[in-house]
Amino acid sequence: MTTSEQLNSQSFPTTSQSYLSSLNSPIDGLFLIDDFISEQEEFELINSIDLCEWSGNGIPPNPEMRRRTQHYGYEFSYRYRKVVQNLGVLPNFLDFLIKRFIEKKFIQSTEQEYPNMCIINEYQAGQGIMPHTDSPEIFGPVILSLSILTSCLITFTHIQDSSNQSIILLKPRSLLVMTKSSRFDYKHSISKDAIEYYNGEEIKRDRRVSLTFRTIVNFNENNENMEKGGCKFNNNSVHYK
Ligand SMILES: O=C(O)CCC(=O)C(=O)O
Ligand SMILES: [Fe+2]
Repeated sequence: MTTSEQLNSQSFPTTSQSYLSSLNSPIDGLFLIDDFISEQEEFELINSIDLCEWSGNGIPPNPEMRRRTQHYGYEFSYRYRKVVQNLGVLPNFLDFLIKRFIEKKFIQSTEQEYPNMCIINEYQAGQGIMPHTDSPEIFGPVILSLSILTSCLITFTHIQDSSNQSIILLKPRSLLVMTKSSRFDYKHSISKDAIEYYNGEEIKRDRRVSLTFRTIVNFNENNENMEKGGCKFNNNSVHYK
């Protein structure tokens, strides 16, 4: 029996402990898969994304955001720090990614792990994200984030011990999977630095887009509504109210 057959034949409480446990990780529950998608898939993905409307930079529903975002499935308000609206099913152009997450056994097709939300973030040079932990009250135990276009560094800092830090290079087309300790016990952040250094190599920051998939586990439909951005993409499975 090969290693992967052995892993597949065992039963695990969460998928991330099976296939992914064979990958190296500096933090318990954190996995990085390079070349998760091909260059052609990356090209098609960014074209689909850029056909849709971006919010942020003065544009609702999160006008106060300095960087641009697109929200699918559910809309998250950064100001209120909660999910404010159910936007319906995810658009078709994201389907192949979720299919691959399941095929590769990075997630299970369960209510806790099946992604029902995707936030697309755009970072221009000089833009980053402050240290944070994705809310455990709102989002499920597995968070998957696909990077496209350019590289950046992401820093994981332990909530109780800031000297416990790991810096990880996110290359374009790589997938970061955050589970267990990495998802709950650490903050993650991306700096605004225009130039970063990794193992002596210079990383010149440029437009980067990330697609973060999460599972909303706690959403009250009676929350106050907010104006939302839509998608111009001609896609039958996008249901905007
Ligand atoms: O852009 C990324 O890779 C990380 C995004 C993120 O941490 C978030 O949206 O919570
Ligand atoms: Fe995050």
